[in-house]
Amino acid sequence: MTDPLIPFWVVIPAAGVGSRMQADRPKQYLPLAGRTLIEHTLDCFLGQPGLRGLVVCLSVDDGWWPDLPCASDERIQRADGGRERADSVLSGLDRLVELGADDADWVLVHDAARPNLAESDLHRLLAELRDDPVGGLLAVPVRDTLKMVGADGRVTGTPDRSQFWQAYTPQMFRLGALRRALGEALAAGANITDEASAIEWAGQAPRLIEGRADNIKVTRPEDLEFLRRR
Ligand SMILES: Nc1ccn([C@@H]2O[C@H](COP(=O)(O)OP(=O)(O)OP(=O)(O)O)[C@@H](O)[C@H]2O)c(=O)n1
Ligand SMILES: C[C@](O)(CO)[C@H](O)COP(=O)(O)O
Repeated sequence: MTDPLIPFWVVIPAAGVGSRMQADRPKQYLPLAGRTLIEHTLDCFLGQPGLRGLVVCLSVDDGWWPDLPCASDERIQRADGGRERADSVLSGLDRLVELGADDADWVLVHDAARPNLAESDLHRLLAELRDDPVGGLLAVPVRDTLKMVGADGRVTGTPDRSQFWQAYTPQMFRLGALRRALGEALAAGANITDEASAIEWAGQAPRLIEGRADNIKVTRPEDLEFLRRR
């Protein structure tokens, strides 16, 4: 059990359309064990004693959120999502400032599409990074052989997989540093696909905290089938 007094804020990017899922609704609203994916994801954080506040970033066109019971949960604040995930996250960080969060506060950013975060992973991330000068993220060492691919769909190389980890979420950084790095990286047109890449763009080296490989991001239909079979 980690020290429950590590205070932190949470931003949940949930403004995507889930195009790779090819479903009849944004994937965060697909059912899993009787509730939506986003409800499972929010539950990973709402009961945590260190939680100072949580912002969910929703599409301005989102017609699904109001029908959920958690839409009336006073612990959950909203922010408008943006064109890309990074834009949604930046909007969520701006909302945290409006809610009174300070630059030195820890912020955890976690994909709405990752409903299977284990509490043990969350507690390990908080405990390992609480005094870190940069912050970091949950990640998993690559376990399969990797192949580089050419335009013709054929192998062009086999890199040394011992140098690769898969980035997961939550990703944990100080609010001020992340907000500045993200804003500057996006303004410079950098390709930012996670919070750590913005921090790296700013010249810092986030720490990798090994987590469970089943903290999967529901991206394609088989990902949800995997979770439903558990
Ligand atoms: N403009 C966007 C795009 C994505 N996300 C969120 O970021 C998380 C990870 O993104 P991804 O898995 O790519 O979700 P989608 O963009 O919805 O999926 P796709 O790329 O298949 O459309 C998801 O919880 C998604 O809702 C977001 O908040 N704002
Ligand atoms: C943030 C992330 O989940 C880390 O692996 C990933 O980069 C999100 O990528 P997506 O294409 O927006 O799903």
